[in-house]
Amino acid sequence: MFISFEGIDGCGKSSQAQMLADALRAEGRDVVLTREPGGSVGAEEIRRLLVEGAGERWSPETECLLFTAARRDHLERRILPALKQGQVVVTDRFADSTRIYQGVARGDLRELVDRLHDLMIMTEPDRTFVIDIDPATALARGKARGGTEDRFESLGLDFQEKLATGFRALAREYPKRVRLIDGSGNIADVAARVRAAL
Ligand SMILES: Nc1ncnc2c1ncn2[C@@H]1O[C@H](COP(=O)(O)OP(=O)(O)O)[C@@H](O)[C@H]1O
Ligand SMILES: Cc1cn([C@H]2C[C@H](O)[C@@H](COP(=O)(O)OP(=O)(O)O)O2)c(=O)[nH]c1=O
Repeated sequence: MFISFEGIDGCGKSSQAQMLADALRAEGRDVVLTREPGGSVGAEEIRRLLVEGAGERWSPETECLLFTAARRDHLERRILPALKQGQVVVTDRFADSTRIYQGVARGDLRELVDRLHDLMIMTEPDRTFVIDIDPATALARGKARGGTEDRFESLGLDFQEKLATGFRALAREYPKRVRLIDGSGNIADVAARVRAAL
């Protein structure tokens, strides 16, 4: 089983990925918890190029290539071997992030994103949970967290609103795979919704 969490910055998906991995492990399942961009040695190196620095450091087209390169390495080195061994893979972000961040919010590049995906990734999760939350709340949570990985958050509230609309549309585009989860309430409330949906 391959499960991804998606949503805007600060929506709570890392917390939910961790909660689900803990719950599945407590039931005796062998779980690999991972994230993008990153999740393998090479992809973590590419991550630094992507999440640090000025908002306009890369063009949307170059971002597509870097995220796809990172994903390909993560897939080859970590995700596919784990699935082959029968492990459950839970990832904090996967290809839907590129569909929405680069394909919709950063530029009108969905067709390019789809072509790169079909060439290089060719894999979808079995289930995807989009944590749906008001962008102002999410941005405040992300800012409170601090750190230097704020390149996309630095693009502002309008950008986060475009993303939130994009992720809701994604749930309509892939009704079988993608479930929209209400991200309001505390971490345990949201985790219970994820569990019920799974
Ligand atoms: N349901 C929630 N209510 C309040 N705070 C939350 C909730 N979920 C996550 N947080 C906090 O908000 C911040 C961002 O959460 P995180 O899970 O890292 O989100 P993301 O991975 O989507 O950026 C963290 O400090 C986290 O502890
Ligand atoms: C995987 C991926 C992430 N991103 C962006 C989303 C995030 O702003 C940033 C880093 O992801 P992440 O570490 O999940 O950040 P956050 O916890 O703030 O949500 O990279 C893309 O733009 N495209 C992608 O394909």
